[in-house]
Amino acid sequence: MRLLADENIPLLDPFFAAFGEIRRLPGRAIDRAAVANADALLVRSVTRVDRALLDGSPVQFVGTCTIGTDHLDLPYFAEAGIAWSSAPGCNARGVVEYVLGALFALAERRGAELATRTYGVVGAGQVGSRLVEVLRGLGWTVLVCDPPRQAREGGDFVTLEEILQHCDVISLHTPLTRDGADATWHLLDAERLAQLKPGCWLINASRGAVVDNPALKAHLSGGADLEVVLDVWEGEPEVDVELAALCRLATPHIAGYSLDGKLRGTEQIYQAFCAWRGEPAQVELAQLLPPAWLGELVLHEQADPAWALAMVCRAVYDPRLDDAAFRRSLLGDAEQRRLGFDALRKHYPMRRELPDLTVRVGGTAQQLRRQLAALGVRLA
Ligand SMILES: NC(=O)C1=CN([C@@H]2O[C@H](COP(=O)(O)OP(=O)(O)OC[C@H]3O[C@@H](n4cnc5c(N)ncnc54)[C@H](O)[C@@H]3O)[C@@H](O)[C@H]2O)C=CC1
Ligand SMILES: O=C(O)C(=O)[C@H](O)COP(=O)(O)O
Repeated sequence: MRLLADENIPLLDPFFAAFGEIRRLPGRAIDRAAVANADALLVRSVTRVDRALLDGSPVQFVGTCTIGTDHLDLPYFAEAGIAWSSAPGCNARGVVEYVLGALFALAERRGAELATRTYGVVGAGQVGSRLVEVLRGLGWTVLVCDPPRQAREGGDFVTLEEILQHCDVISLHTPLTRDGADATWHLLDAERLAQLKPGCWLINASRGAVVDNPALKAHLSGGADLEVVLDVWEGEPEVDVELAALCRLATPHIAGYSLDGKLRGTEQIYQAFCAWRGEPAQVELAQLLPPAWLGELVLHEQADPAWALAMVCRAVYDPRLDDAAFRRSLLGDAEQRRLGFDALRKHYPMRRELPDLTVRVGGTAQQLRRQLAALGVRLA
């Protein structure tokens, strides 16, 4: 079996070497010539996999080690009988921790109290539902908008208009879709941006085009009272530098880039690949995960809870470091910026997740313990 893989997929050898030769290429360089000699294709989100790439190739299996599938032409796969798999939920935890890090950074910047704000989560799937659970676990007020789920399940959902009207913080977690009643392309357009509450914080770590980027730039340039955090951009890896300059936090599509999340992505595709071949999966991620550099934190029982929550999150991940590196990369010319976007992602520093951290709290600080548990850390 000949495998062709994006070179940025970690742990390719431990999971896939037993199946045959693995050829590695940058994801954006995977082309028709390369797939002409491949039986299976393993990609990340930057490779568009469709008829134009695969028609006439021997590829029978496509695995994307990502949550998102908007780069895959699934109707074509069905028509051509190509098996495929994505990695649902693999890096959802990383995105949740990105949002938490952004909230603590904005709160510090604005002198705001996070507990008194109303949060709006748009899209409550793998990422959004985990975020809702964490925010509600912290005791914060959260409204949730997910029309497809609402239509299927009924329940406690609100409309997007209610989110725009009532929420002080809005975090977007929809897929990027262009068809149907719930299409998300430019879900936040000029008209909806104008409806945001003054002082609102808007976070997009879903897909760039869920927000109309030119409209957002015009809105911010016009002096809108809005704090924006963008991890994803229309036209990546090209980024509108003027828009980035108007954002409070700007990062190069790394919200889900915890090591754990990336490795889970590889493992999930390995499992799907084994199932497709009708073979048992024999390699387990647990055997391959390195130890977390920060194993344990000790908090004094009198620690202020708001301070403690921010410190614990930051100890694991602080998106301001990614923001600073990204802004440095935006100083070059257009080609340097495009290369910089991919380089930051290729050489991303070690980042672990809150569940890898043990926190020891002295005494009986019950509320703090409950909130730390909601964050997902292990409590000693
Ligand atoms: N920035 C990053 O590093 C990462 C970004 N992502 C992106 O995050 C997004 C969410 O991922 P998942 O939670 O795994 O997706 P998912 O498919 O599990 O959940 C998406 C949810 O959005 C809902 N939805 C669809 N249309 C909607 C609309 N018009 N309004 C409100 N809700 C709508 C769906 O019903 C579903 O519940 C995707 O775009 C994914 O590609 C995922 C991982 C990492
Ligand atoms: O899983 C997804 O969906 C994502 O957006 C990933 O974080 C994308 O990772 P790359 O494919 O851009 O490495």
